[in-house]
Parts: sequence; C-alpha cells; structure tokens
Amino acid sequence: TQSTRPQRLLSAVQKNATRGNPRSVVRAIDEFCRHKEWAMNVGDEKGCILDSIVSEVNPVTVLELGTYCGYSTVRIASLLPPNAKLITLEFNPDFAAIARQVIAWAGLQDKVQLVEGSSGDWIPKIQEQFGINTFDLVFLDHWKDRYLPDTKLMEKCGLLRKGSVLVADNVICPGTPDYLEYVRSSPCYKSQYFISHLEYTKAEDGLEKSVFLG
Ligand SMILES: CCc1ncnc2c1ncn2[C@@H]1O[C@H](/C=C/CNC(=O)c2cc(-c3ccc(F)cc3)cc(O)c2O)[C@@H](O)[C@H]1O
Ligand SMILES: [Mg+2]
Repeated sequence: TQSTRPQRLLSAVQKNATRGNPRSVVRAIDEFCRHKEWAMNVGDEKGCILDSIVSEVNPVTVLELGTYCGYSTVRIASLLPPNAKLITLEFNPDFAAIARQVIAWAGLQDKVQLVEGSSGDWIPKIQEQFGINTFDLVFLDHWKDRYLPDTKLMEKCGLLRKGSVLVADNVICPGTPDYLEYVRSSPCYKSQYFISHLEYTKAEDGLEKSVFLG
C-alpha cells in the first residue's frame, strides 16, 4: 500500500537524523520538506522566532495544540529545562502515531505527553488528568478556526495566568482573522506580530505572541 507523507517524513528522520539528537531531527525534517515534499511544519524561519520566544519565557509547563508530525514539539521540548513538561494534543491517530516516533527518535519522550483527542474535549480535563494548573506557554498550530474558541476555553478553565504567553502560527497564511482581532483588541492581552514567511516558501506569514494580562 502507498505510504503517506507523514510516514515518508518519519522515514527521512530515521534515515538522516541521529537518535537522541533533537537538532538533527529538526534539520532532517526541514531538509525533507524543502527538497522532497512540503509539509505544514512551522519550519526553520518561524522556528527560530519560536525558539527565541521559548528561550525568553523558559517555560516549565507548555501546551501545544496540533502535534501533526511533532516538528514543533521536538523544537520546543529541546529547549525546556529538565523538570519542564510539554503536553501536545493531536486528534488524528495516524499523525499521533508518527509524532510519537519522531519525538522518541529525538529522545524527548520523557518531557512530552502526547494526548490523542480533540482540544475541545481535552482542555477542560488537563488540570485533573495531568496535575497542571496553568501553562506558561501555549503554541497554537491546529485548525485555524479553532484558535479563538480554544483560547476562550483555556481562559474559562483557568489554564492561563498573568504572564502566560500564547504563540500562534499562521496568523497570515492560511490566516486566523477572528483570533487576531481578539488578541489584538482585548484588554486582557498584549500582542506582538513577528513577520516571517510561510514554511519553505517566499509567501508572507508570521507568528503572533500574546501575553495574557489576567
Ligand atoms: C478540533 C481541534 C483539534 N484537536 C486536536 N488536534 C487537532 C485539532 N484540529 C486540528 N488538529 C490537528 O492539528 C494539525 C492541523 C494543523 C492545521 N494546520 C494547517 O492547516 C496549516 C496549513 C498551512 C498551509 C497549507 C497550505 C497552504 F497553501 C498554505 C499554508 C500551513 C501551516 O503552518 C498550517 O499549520 C493536524 O495534525 C490535525 O490533526
Ligand atoms: Mg502551522
């Protein structure tokens, strides 16, 4: 049977990256997507901006919405302090299976908890299930029309505290207009746009960093 793109991406990691070396996993995926097959990873250009925000926040608790193949999961988790935890939500079982193997190849499985299911179902259960009260950092990279409802849900569930940082991918391409309008006009957020390019292309895209003011 035909392989899927995520399966081919995983094969490229297993072939070209060194086990236990997250940077080599990130590099292998970027090479694959630049030279073989485009895939919707945050990519290296936006990835460097993400790295700088993660390093500045130095989060102990991280939530990622939309794991896909685990590229940004590996990128973020590789920068976390030893006691830190990253929870990543992914509702497609095939993508989740690939991401688990990518995360394991990077040697980051002890820092990452991949939860299979939809963000809407899981956000209300995180506190009781994982003993996490609030998130220092949230990376939004799932369906673009879910950014706003899930942000409101996180607020309602008390998962954000004064200073929590939201980083949203694709605010220009494909675009998340309702989310952008919300975080830029709400008095509860201080937002900043980091201009960049759509992964592996010359099209404009960017990340929006929004600090929750409580
Ligand atoms: C139900 C809530 C919920 N709960 C849990 N997991 C969820 C979920 N909703 C979605 N997922 C999973 O997240 C990932 C989806 C990610 C969606 N991302 C883009 O669509 C995207 C597109 C472009 C682009 C494409 C084509 C172009 F021409 C230009 C740009 C570029 C990008 O960087 C992009 O992120 C998949 O793994 C879903 O299974
Ligand atoms: Mg994206």
